[in-house]
Amino acid sequence: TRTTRPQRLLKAVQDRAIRGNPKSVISVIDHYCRNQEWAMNVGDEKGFILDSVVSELNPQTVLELGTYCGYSAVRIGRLLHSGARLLTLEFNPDYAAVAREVISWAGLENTVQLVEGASGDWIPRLREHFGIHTFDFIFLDHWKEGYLADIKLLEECRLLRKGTVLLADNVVCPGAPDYLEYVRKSPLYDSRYFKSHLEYTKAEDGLEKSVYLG
Ligand SMILES: O=C(NCCO)c1cc(-c2ccc(F)cc2)cc(O)c1O
Ligand SMILES: [Mg+2]
Repeated sequence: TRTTRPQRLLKAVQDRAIRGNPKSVISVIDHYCRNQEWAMNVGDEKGFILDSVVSELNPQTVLELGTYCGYSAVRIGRLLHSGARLLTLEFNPDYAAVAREVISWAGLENTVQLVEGASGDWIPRLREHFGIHTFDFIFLDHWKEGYLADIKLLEECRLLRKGTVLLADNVVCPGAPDYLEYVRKSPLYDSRYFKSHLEYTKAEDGLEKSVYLG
């Protein structure tokens, strides 16, 4: 039977990227998705904004919701200093299987931990299961309809602290209107929109950066 889009992306990484070199994994994926087959990675343009937020924050504990093929896990993981850790949650087992290989090819298996399952099931268990108190940085890139419920759950589970930064992908395309309204109206957050484009296209999209004020 036919291969899947994530499997074809993984093959491009294994054929063209240098093992243990996150920068080459990122550039191979971006070139492949721009020139051969589009895929829903955050991409190079929004990725540059993601890089600047992560670099400025220098977080020790990071949560990613929505791994897909592992592109943003590699982008974030490569910037983390020794001892820092990224926990990335992925619901789709086919995506998770590919992402594990991409993360390993980049040599980031000791920095990035992929956990398979639904964010709504895992978030209440993160403290007891992984010994996490609070997150410094959270990247939201999973189902757009789930963004709002998940940050409310993160609040309830007290996994945010004063200064925790949340960065949400796709707030324009496909869009997360209820999430945007909430973070922009709530006194608990200081929110700002970074206008950009949908990965590998000219369509508008952007990232919403929201600082939790506690
Ligand atoms: O659903 C998404 N992610 C969760 C599943 O992994 C997602 C979708 C799109 C997209 C798709 C189809 C289109 F026409 C436009 C945008 C883009 C993204 O960056 C995304 O993260
Ligand atoms: Mg996205």
